[in-house]
Amino acid sequence: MELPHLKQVAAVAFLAFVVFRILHKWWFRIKYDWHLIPGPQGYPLIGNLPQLVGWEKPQMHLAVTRLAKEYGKIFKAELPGIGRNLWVTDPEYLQNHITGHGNHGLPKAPLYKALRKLFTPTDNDGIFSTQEMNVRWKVVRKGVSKAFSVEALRAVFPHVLKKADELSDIIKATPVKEPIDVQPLLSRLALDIVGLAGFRIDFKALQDKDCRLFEALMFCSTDMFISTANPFRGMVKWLFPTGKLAQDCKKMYSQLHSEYEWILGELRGRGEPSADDLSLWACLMRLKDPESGAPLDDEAIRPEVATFVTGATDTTAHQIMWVLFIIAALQEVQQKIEAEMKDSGLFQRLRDGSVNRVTYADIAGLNYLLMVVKEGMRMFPVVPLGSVRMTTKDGERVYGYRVPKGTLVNAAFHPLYNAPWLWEEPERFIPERWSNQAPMEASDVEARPEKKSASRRFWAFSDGPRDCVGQRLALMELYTVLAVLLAKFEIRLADRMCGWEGVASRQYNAMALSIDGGMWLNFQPRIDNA
Ligand code: HEM
Repeated sequence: MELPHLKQVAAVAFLAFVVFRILHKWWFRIKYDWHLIPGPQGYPLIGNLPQLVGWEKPQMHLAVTRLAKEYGKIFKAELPGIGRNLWVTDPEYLQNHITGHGNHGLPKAPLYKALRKLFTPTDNDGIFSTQEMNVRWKVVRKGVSKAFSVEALRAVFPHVLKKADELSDIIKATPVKEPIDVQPLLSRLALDIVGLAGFRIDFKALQDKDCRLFEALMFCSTDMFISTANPFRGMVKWLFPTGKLAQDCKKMYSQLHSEYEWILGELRGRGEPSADDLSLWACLMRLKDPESGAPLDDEAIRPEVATFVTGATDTTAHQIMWVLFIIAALQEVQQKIEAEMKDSGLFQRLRDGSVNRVTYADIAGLNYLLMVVKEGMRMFPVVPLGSVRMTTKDGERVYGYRVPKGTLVNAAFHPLYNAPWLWEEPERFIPERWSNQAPMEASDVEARPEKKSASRRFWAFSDGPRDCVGQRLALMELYTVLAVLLAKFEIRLADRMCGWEGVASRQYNAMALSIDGGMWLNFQPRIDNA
């Protein structure tokens, strides 16, 4: 029998492919409204990668904000390896249908699962990576929430103050004229604070330059973020298992997991926590398996411990860094905070290092500082790409459009904070825009860091039942560290940062919004007796 000519076979296959593509497109158009959703034109194979991911440094949040301004409250984009994405910049819709309460919200996207490797060598989920709000997640969330109650946080405040003082001492020991890169320093501080406040363990990352937990955490978080955004990194590791990248990763992940194992051993070694202990470690140790009623075993607790250490470190550190940058760059803002602290008598007490004489209620009573922090978090949210959820039903409607199952729906905070339909002059730093929302009573900020309302505007900690469970601790750190530093130093942006514009142009996406080349500040110790 004569074999058909190769060219004929190729032509038929090509024709079949073209017909299949046309039929598929036609079927897709009938079944879904994808073609009706506004968004930039994609390219074959690479989708919308060029419009969303910069070539020099990843500034995807800025690109998403630009596109939201161009296309409005919903737009679509496709990313290779990640899939179909929608970005919605309508807070009320997001609250009611995407991140929302009760049964209105959507589950987290599968990309959260990738983070598990940061927490544990096994495939066990922790509170952050669990996609669905299952029974286990509910038990953990309810159990640990007690560790962030007003009462529990009062007990951890002295630890936060102590570490802020330790940071001041390190800064004081640096020659005055030398600028300091606060980016790594604040990460060390935040790691120490979660260690002491959450687990009563001093990791000593501020003092010990060779802190193994810090080293491994920084390496692995960076690797994890790049690997999630860039599938080629994983391929390189897989193809060249003896190469430097694969070997470094192997070493650092195992170092990280062994550090978590050590922490768990320390916690277990303490035996049963007392009934009135509200610290995070005590709350974790008390958790029970919802099915058996037995205490959670090591496999289940390890990712939870690791999640809190990871989740509390770079986020809080970088948020302090961005607000500190603003305060250093805008001297009039710094002077106003100083005046507010002098009026309240806090200025002098914080400078004395008189830990016992300052309460969190005193610091939380600094209304102007609170507004500066909120406005700083609006302009530089450290999780600028926000929360990513996923549709679970085929043909589910998002913002009125029918979309395929598995479509990712992004509640990105940077566009929410810069949408012209939500803010007047969003590009300007105006702390007073929060004056209506800023709580007036110190007890109020302690109890409710943010008042919730239907048109809630503060998105830095996300929204709904999966919002940040540690937000009260994070705010306590922000207010306290800033107040202590401002009481002790006059802070200026180092010349090498090239002003506000220079800094803004060097922001980039990492686990938390970072700055390329470091954040260099000058600290001048205050010597007056104000
Ligand atoms: C300024 C600092 C912080 C920021 C901006 C921040 C932001 C966030 C955001 C946006 C989420 C939701 C993520 C999503 O939906 O994808 C989240 C969740 C979470 N955060 Fe934070 N966070 C901060 C500090 C902390 C601290 C200090 C802790 C713990 C001590 C913490 C623990 C968690 C945990 C466990 C979750 C998962 C909650 C759940 O899914 O039920 N975070 N955080």
